[in-house]
Amino acid sequence: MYKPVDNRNAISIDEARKVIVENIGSVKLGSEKIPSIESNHRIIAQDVVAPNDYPTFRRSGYDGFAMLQEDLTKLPRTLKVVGDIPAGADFDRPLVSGEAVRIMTGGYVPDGADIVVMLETTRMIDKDTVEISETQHKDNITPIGDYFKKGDILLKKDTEINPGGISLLSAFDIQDISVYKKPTIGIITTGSELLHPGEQIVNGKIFNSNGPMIRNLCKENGADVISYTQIKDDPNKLKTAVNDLLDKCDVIITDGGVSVGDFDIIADLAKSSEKLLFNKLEMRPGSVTTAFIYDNTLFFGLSGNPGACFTGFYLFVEYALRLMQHQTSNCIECIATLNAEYTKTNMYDRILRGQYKFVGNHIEIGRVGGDASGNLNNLQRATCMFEIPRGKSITPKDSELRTWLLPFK
Ligand SMILES: Nc1nc2c(c(=O)[nH]1)N[C@H]1C(S)=C(S)[C@@H](COP(=O)(O)OP(=O)(O)OC[C@H]3O[C@@H](n4cnc5c(N)ncnc54)[C@H](O)[C@@H]3O)O[C@H]1N2
Ligand code: MOO
Repeated sequence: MYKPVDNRNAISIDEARKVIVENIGSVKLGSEKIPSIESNHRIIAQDVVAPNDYPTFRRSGYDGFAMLQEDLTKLPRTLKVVGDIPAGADFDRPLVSGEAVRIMTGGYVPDGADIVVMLETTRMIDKDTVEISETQHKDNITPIGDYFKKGDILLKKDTEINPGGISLLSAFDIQDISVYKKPTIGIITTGSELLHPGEQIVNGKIFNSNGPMIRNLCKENGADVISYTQIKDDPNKLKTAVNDLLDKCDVIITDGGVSVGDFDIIADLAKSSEKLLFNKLEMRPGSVTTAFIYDNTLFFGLSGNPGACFTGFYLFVEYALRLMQHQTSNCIECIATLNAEYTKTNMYDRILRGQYKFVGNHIEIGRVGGDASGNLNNLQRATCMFEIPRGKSITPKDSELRTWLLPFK
């Protein structure tokens, strides 16, 4: 099914994603226990079950007076105030007919009491006597286990925890939680033209802009970047860098050197891999984006051109990182309306960096900055990517196009 590297067989974005889905099982993430309070955006590795009912005692929904409903059959009625239950306080005996206790919202409703009358519908006659004159329509008491019963699933396996989930764990005093380990990533940027920060700029050289972008994209997508290196176009250096990372990383991302030039060493590595997933895509930019499995590690070879690197990351690396974490992509795929004609045509689908806005009941998209794959003038501003279909015709204004709304933008 997989063609040798030298005969690059271009496949579509969807076919490439399907190959990723079929092979992602080779990269399994273990689990670890972490403090619940630090689990925001981590993925739960096993169901979390309620260790007790919630609430654990009958709780008052209002500030007012707890009493017995049987005392309210004839109104107005005066009752003896026999105590005060502020937040957090217990009450040491059951309430009996003729008695009321002052109670706060969330307070413990004593045994015997079966209604809390809101403060606003009561009147103190003297310091020990309260009068109730209005008919009550509900009891204002939250029963034990009303929100959760012991044994209920609080959070299902494969849920991405958010602050609401952390609140739930805290409510049950579940202090540690089992989550999938973050995918460990090694990033290797290749290119003899790449300078290190602070070096003198000279003809032919550029600063490495893709590496820091990939690094931060990985981090915001829940991965742990454990290694980041920049090497020259030298197959031996690449081999050493890869060997160093193989047993430490779930995913190795290289950048540059994937096309057909003399120093395109990632292409050679892909050729010798156990399983080539793809090395040519029917899209621009990023047509040479490559993925393969080597020594049970998932490799992505992203293109060196900044626009292509950006596109390849969102369409395939983000997709795979989320999949490894049992999640769907955070890029929201939708159909959106193009705000202006696009005249360039291409034999492959072209993925443009753009911006979107909600207009009435649809999403409007438009280009931002240049569309050359080496142009990085829109990487900050792009909030979406959209697909100009391949073919010879221009794409008119108001075309309905496949669009991905980008996360964290
Ligand atoms: N004869 C052919 N040449 C090229 C082809 C082709 O099919 N035949 N494809 C072109 C396309 S399309 C692309 S995209 C690029 C892909 O190139 P590589 O991924 O192999 O990347 P490099 O050649 O190493 O670099 C391309 C470009 O990007 C700059 N670059 C590289 N790394 C970085 C970095 N970390 N930060 C910023 N910029 C980077 C590099 O200097 C080059 O300008 O190949 C075309 N050529
Ligand atoms: O595939 Mo390259 O990224 O178009 O320019």
